[in-house]
Amino acid sequence: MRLRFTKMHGAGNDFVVVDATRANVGLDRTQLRALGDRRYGIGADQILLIEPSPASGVDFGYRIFNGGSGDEVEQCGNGARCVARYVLDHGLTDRGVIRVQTMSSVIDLHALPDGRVRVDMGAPSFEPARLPFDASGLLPVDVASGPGAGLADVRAGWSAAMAAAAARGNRIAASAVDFTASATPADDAFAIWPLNVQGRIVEIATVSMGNPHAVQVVADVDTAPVASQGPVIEAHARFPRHVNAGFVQIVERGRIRLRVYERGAGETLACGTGACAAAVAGMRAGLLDPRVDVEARGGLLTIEWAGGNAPVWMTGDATRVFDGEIDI
Ligand SMILES: N[C@@H](CCC[C@H](N)C(=O)O)C(=O)O
Repeated sequence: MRLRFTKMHGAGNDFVVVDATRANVGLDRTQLRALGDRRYGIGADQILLIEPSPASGVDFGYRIFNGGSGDEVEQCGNGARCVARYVLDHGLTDRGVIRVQTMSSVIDLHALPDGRVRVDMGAPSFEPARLPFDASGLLPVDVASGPGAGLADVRAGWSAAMAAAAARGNRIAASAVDFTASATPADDAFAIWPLNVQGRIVEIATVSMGNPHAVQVVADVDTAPVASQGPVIEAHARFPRHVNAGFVQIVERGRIRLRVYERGAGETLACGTGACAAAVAGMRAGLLDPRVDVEARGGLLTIEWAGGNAPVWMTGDATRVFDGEIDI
């Protein structure tokens, strides 16, 4: 089969985008992995399929496949911005707000005059079952007591960061985000969990942005154990559907640095849902303001969240690299 595609990226997170709005495009796992292969294929973190509207009130179907595993997944933030850019540039719509349906949710894509795209990513959930995360037999970390015993690096970890913030008088209750006014019981499930990673206890926040994230605080993303711990956390037995492993460095209340070892793709230059997950976990922990710039290795994303059931907004670039055809 000859397949036409467009290679795109958002903050360096790269995609093979396929227009399946006019013809049915059926790709099996082998073909998807071949497209994602950087040596024998085109090379991409994810393969994105744009399909006709699956429901009234929705403009397009948006399907996401991890380039490494070929698995279909629930959500991709950077990809969503590229889908908006693609359908606008190809004249498939002229709407200012484009509504797409992924495997997990319906999200709205807003094209900005400066070429960037702002996405309503929906509300996050901290509920372990939503990822899913098997928390059976685990007690959440008591963050009020500071770093738990067994933490090898007390500069890192949620409890250390929260204790340091409290010591600076930057108390959790004084967070600029009001988590009480609009929070529902589901939102209230925020907790820091001790995860045994090869005999070492790592503090993680579990966040669902439609897809699953385990976020840990590190002292410095440049020296964070992304390559060694990332694959272990990704496939940890407590995450039966695997997980995206985020490593966040809190620089200041409005700025974080982030690396993500993505499920089914390995470390990418940026992860949109990972940026949302890290930012909202930091906001919910009282460490971050409601608007945060996220520095990924491939570019900058801005994340905004008002707390509770409010949606998370993600803003960033969406860039076409080249068009091509491949026999697959
Ligand atoms: N790159 C993405 C996330 C893609 C899916 C992820 N690897 C998963 O398996 O959930 C983003 O920008 O959000």
